[in-house]
Amino acid sequence: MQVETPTILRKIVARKFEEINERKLHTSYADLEAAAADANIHNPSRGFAKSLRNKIHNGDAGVIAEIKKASPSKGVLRELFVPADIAKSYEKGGAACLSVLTDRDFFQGHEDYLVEARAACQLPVIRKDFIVDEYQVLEARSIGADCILLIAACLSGEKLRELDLMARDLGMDVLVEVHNRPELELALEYSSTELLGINNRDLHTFELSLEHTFELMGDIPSDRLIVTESGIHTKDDVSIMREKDIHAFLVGEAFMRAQEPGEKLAELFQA
Ligand SMILES: O=C(O)c1ccccc1NCC(=O)[C@H](O)[C@H](O)COP(=O)(O)O
Repeated sequence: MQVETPTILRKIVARKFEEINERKLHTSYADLEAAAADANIHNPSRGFAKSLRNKIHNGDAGVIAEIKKASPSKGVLRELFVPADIAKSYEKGGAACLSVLTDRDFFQGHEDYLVEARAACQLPVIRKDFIVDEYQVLEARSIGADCILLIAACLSGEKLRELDLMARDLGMDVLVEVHNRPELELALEYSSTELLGINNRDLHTFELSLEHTFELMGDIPSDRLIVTESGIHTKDDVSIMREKDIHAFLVGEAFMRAQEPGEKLAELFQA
């Protein structure tokens, strides 16, 4: 019998299933459904994809600026961590959207960070987590998320379809993330979401190369908006992408290590 090596991604996903079971003991599915419905009345979605498209339409890059305190590959990225201040700084620096890590065990994130960041600005926000169950989709809308991330490497085709449709029924956008060709094929077959992320980081090994975007982009239909994710650190990285017609970016570490994250965003993305 072949035993699968527990890579970081497998560990995170295994922990997610435990976490969901723990959470269900505190908040029922029915209560979350009510909270998500309430959020749709009092806190409707801000239009995540639309905000990216608007920036790009105006000739700017569409930047999804990430709020993450720590990561499994790099440890703590930022000691002074006030999500509301970071959100304001990103908005001032020209971000199209925010990405907030809500995973607690591996990224030192929290749902409250999403709530605080969103309340501090007008930008739409993606809940950045490892979503494997309908419960987490409801949770996302109930805390105000405008978009969710679905990582193809964590999901079967059927599950991807179910979660994608559910999120969009709830009024959220969906960013489906792939890293290689089999994942891209699965994403294109099971989701018609507009936003397709190519993660330059292998979530099993941490290997990082911008080449992943260039290798996969040619196989993505032109009605999808490609978001290049991870490993963008310099103006040259941005230029190389934009020269190849990639205009949407998800950036975390480079901003989190800067004293003023929004100023770093402006420095990297202003022509
Ligand atoms: O960042 C990690 O170490 C990591 C490890 C395992 C799973 C996911 C991980 N990160 C999620 C992301 O993909 C990034 O937070 C995001 O794309 C931004 O990347 P970066 O600009 O390199 O911080």
